Amino acid sequence: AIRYHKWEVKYEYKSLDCYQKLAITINGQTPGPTIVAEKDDTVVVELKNSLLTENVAIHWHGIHQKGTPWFDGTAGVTQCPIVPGDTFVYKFVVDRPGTYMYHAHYGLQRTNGLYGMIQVSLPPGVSEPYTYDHEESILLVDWYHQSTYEQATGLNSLNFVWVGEPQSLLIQGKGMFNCSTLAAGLCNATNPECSPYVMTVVPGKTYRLRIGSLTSLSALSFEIEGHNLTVVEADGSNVEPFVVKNLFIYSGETYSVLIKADQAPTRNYWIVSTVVGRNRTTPNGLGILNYSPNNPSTSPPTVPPVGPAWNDVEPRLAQSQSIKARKDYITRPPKKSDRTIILLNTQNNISGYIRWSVSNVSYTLPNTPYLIAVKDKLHHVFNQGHPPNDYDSQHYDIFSPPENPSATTSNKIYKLRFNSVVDIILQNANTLSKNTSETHPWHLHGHNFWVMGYGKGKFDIHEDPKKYNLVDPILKNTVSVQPYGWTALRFRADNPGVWFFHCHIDYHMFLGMAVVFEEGIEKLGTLPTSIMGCGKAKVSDRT
Ligand SMILES: O=C1O[C@H]([C@@H](O)CO)C(O)=C1O
Repeated sequence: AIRYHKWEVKYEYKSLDCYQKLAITINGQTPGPTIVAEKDDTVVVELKNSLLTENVAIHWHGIHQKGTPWFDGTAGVTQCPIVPGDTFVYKFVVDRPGTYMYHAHYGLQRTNGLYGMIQVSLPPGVSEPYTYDHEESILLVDWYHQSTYEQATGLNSLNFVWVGEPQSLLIQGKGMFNCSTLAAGLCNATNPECSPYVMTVVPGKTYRLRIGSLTSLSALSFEIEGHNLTVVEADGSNVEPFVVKNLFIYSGETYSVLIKADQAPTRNYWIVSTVVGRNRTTPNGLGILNYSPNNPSTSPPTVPPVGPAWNDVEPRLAQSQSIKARKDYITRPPKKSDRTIILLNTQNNISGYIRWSVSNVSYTLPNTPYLIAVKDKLHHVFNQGHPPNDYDSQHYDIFSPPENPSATTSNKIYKLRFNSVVDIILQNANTLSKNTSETHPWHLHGHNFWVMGYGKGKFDIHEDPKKYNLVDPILKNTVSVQPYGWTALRFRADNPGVWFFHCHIDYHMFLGMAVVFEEGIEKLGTLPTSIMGCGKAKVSDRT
């Protein structure tokens, strides 16, 4: 079937956490409408850019775009951005069931609220390997009061100004900033827009909660007071079920958890999101699990759970390692790879600017999208050299701030042999500040990868691969790399196109923490002209 959506994207004043600021809405909403489809449906989104003075592009996060790489929605990589007043039509097939998301992929635009969820269900007659009575999607984000223009300017200045921690955490677009800390005016605690998120349940029933995170910065813990969460899906893959009290979720990840309304039905319970991985100054996001027929707006009688310690990496690593493919749904990875690329994650000072970089190269996007430049052999629009396959891993001290006299910015891309098996080692290291290493969620466009293993310290190319999980690794599109640790991934370069691979923290991506892969471009037919119109990709220049 065709799932047709007509969207108008515009700025509107919203008070999502009681503080009024301009947010980007789709048909008046943020989060935007949930796209509901069945496996193999075609989703068509006719998007009108009514942002007046800002371009837009939308990425369909987790959708592989087999045969339609031009609709991946990544400005500068797969398309020219959609200019104000223009309408662009995205059209793609959702070929795998699961929980996915969509969001802006232009500058720091995602941070303004341009996002939503995608639910792909199985066709009638086919069922999931677990049962539930109802399902619900919720999107978790962090929320800043400063505009993205101020943020981008601060990050991109010689006098680097960091954005700091978010002011609020939103659960499905709802939060509560403590207005008493601000002068009266823009913040209004009685604004009905900032009432907490409520999920109503019927005692005894089981719910599938599809949870996605599109935070700009924060890693989160999610919990429902007094209730177990049984994890059954991660990034669209069935997970061998395991039970947690709190679910750690990184920006770019999705999970399905089952919850049973099996607690005392006479009261409501707190739904809580908490910042982890960074020294927490943001108040927890709070929602209400409402046991019908109690009043949905009655606060639970208890003090909300405070969440886990922000700096305890162990339970987070343990959860990542618990995520295995579900029995009977295992796709085994190839036993060996054809190529290994080691990507060092650091900050660098490049000509006085603070940047994030990958193997000492900080990414910059050319103004002609790669897909067009590669397909149409516009060799002059980006550097045709090869980015590094490794960093100086023999000598590099991952536990000290980088010296990196040779750090540079570049727009070179990795050319992968079509259908080859590629291993990626994400090696985390120290930032520019002593004794600091951050958590980075890496997201790959156009593919799932097998998560082969996690480790602490420096990856050992001789020993560590022997410990890879070749038996039941999960297939995901986003994975975390813990401070001073490494994560190993494997994927097959079998999807013709040009694909972004980047830290899903918006500010880190903006500061260069990304690479681009190209594979099998010669297999693609003619590119649609709707993706052209910028840089050297102007149709008129080429006929
Ligand atoms: O990108 C970042 O910059 C700051 C800090 O490293 C420099 O102020 C921070 O915490 C980040 O995650």
